[in-house]
Amino acid sequence: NPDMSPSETLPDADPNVFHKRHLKEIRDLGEGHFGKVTLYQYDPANDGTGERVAVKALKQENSFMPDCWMKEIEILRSLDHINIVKYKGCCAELGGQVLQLIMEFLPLGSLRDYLPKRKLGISQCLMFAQQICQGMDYLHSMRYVHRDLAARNVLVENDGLVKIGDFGLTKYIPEGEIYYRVREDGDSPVFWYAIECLKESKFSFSSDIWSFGVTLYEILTRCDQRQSPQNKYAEMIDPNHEQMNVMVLIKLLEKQLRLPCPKDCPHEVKLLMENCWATDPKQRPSFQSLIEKLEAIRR
Ligand SMILES: C=Cc1cc(F)c(CN2CC[C@](CC#N)(n3cc(C(N)=O)c(NC(=O)OC)n3)[C@H](F)C2)cc1O
Repeated sequence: NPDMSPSETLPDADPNVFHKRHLKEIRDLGEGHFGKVTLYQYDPANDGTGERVAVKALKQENSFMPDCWMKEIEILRSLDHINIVKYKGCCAELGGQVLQLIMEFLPLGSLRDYLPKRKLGISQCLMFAQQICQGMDYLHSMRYVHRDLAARNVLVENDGLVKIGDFGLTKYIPEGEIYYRVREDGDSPVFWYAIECLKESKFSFSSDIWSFGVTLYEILTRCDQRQSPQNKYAEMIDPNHEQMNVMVLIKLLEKQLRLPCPKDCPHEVKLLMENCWATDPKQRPSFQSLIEKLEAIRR
């Protein structure tokens, strides 16, 4: 039948092979520009005892771009780190036209779902921040730039463990290269973008550091949406005579304005965060140095 994928012939024993017919849809988890993430139960015994998995699928009309879609599957399959969501397999449909990426399901969801409900202390927030740096340091060691690091893309396993959960915009930086240049599409996460990304679409390991600074800001505000980066930047401009847009954001950043330090934020964390937002990418710290600094502050 048409949705017999090439892997259909492999024995069920292969844990990386998921058969479409055993995936039972539960509910949507998220929506992105090119597709969505859905919660399924994978139930080959058909008795309701199967495990739950998160499945990322491209929207039909976007399935014309299988190469960068395959890229995301290859990227996640190549990663193995405690602070990165686990790849479980992929499921082909219609003879490989539509590919679905199957990942472990973390029911507590992202930091944006979790932090507002669980008033965590500063020490635990800094432990989560350090774990994000550990996952990102590993990602950079594999020469990948994430390009969409934000609290919404960090998942909570439990009170002691977070994982980077989505790699939808991740790109490989070839040896010897520094930047990855892309033309941007409509809904880019501009309030997490470094100034050189806004001005020249130049993405690098250093632009991920800027996004980490914004993610740390979100964690310190416990992802309170009233203090979201977008709302905070909007408060810095005069609402009477200008509407927030990329050009206004660039001007604001060129005037050295930055997101404010949340109230219970220790002074050395404020310095660390502002260091991530240095105008010159070369002035920004590496994730390795951020891990060491956060270790010292948490002690
Ligand atoms: C096609 C592109 C595309 C589509 C999208 F929907 C998104 C946005 N999506 C990312 C994955 C997401 C957040 C993260 N990290 N998430 C993963 C899990 C999990 N593995 O358990 C989970 N769990 C959960 O919510 O439990 C209550 N949420 C959430 F779906 C948002 C990004 C995209 O690039």
